[in-house]
Amino acid sequence: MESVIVAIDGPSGTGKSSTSRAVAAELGLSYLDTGAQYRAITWWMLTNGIDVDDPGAVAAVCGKPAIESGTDPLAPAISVDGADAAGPIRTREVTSKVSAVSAVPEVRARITGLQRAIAAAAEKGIVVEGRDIGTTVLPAADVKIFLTASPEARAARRSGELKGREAADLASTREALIRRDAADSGRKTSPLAKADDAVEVDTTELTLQQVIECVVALVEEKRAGR
Ligand SMILES: Nc1ncnc2c1ncn2[C@@H]1O[C@H](COP(=O)(O)OP(=O)(O)O)[C@@H](O)[C@H]1O
Ligand SMILES: Nc1ccn([C@@H]2O[C@H](COP(=O)(O)OP(=O)(O)O)[C@@H](O)[C@H]2O)c(=O)n1
Repeated sequence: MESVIVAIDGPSGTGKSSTSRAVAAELGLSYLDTGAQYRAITWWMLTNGIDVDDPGAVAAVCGKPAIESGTDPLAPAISVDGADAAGPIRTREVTSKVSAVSAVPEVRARITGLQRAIAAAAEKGIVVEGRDIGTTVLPAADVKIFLTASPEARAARRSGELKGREAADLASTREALIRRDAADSGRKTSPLAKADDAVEVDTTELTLQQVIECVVALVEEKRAGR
């Protein structure tokens, strides 16, 4: 079977990661979490004392860290300079700083290059999730999905995850999420946006299983049609 490239974009908490992993696993495709790459470079900046609010300082060193992403949907992995970064990239500190780092054009150019190389190497195809995959990273993707959900649903999903790890109430999670969406949508270089040819799926009232089925059906439809 020919290889297929699936781009899944959307704001935080819409279900990109859960959907992408399940779809890739079901269809035997590779999987790439591009948000994890931006989180990883942000974590490296923070641990190396770089002022992440200074775009010039970030741009000057963004070629330094070696960022490696695993592509097995059943065992997502990310490392920085050979060290496992899966845990540290999910802290609230990284989450609050990642939009500033990901807005720097030199950072985007570097990470976009890594993403295209990973997608090109995926023999059977790949599901790539992020913010600008359908618009910028892989504009020729076979299937493009843009996931949305109400801010309330997204905040409830996110704060449900954080409980027990880092106490976060619903209101502060919602605020942080809306602030990050605004920064990601408002930046100059490849902002969070729906590609003109992407299928928009509002997941507010859907179960995760329904979203997975919807995306699998779109991929199978595309495969059958060519
Ligand atoms: N349709 C859905 N209904 C309810 N919960 C969902 C749905 N999709 C995802 N979730 C849950 O919401 C949380 C965030 O999902 P995730 O896939 O990480 O979103 P994203 O990658 O877009 O930030 C996870 O705990 C996930 O299990
Ligand atoms: N393709 C992408 C993916 C993520 N990002 C940035 O990385 C951040 C973290 O992405 P993520 O997918 O891990 O975020 P969540 O949706 O999991 O909260 C986003 O807020 C963006 O600033 C981006 O700029 N472009």
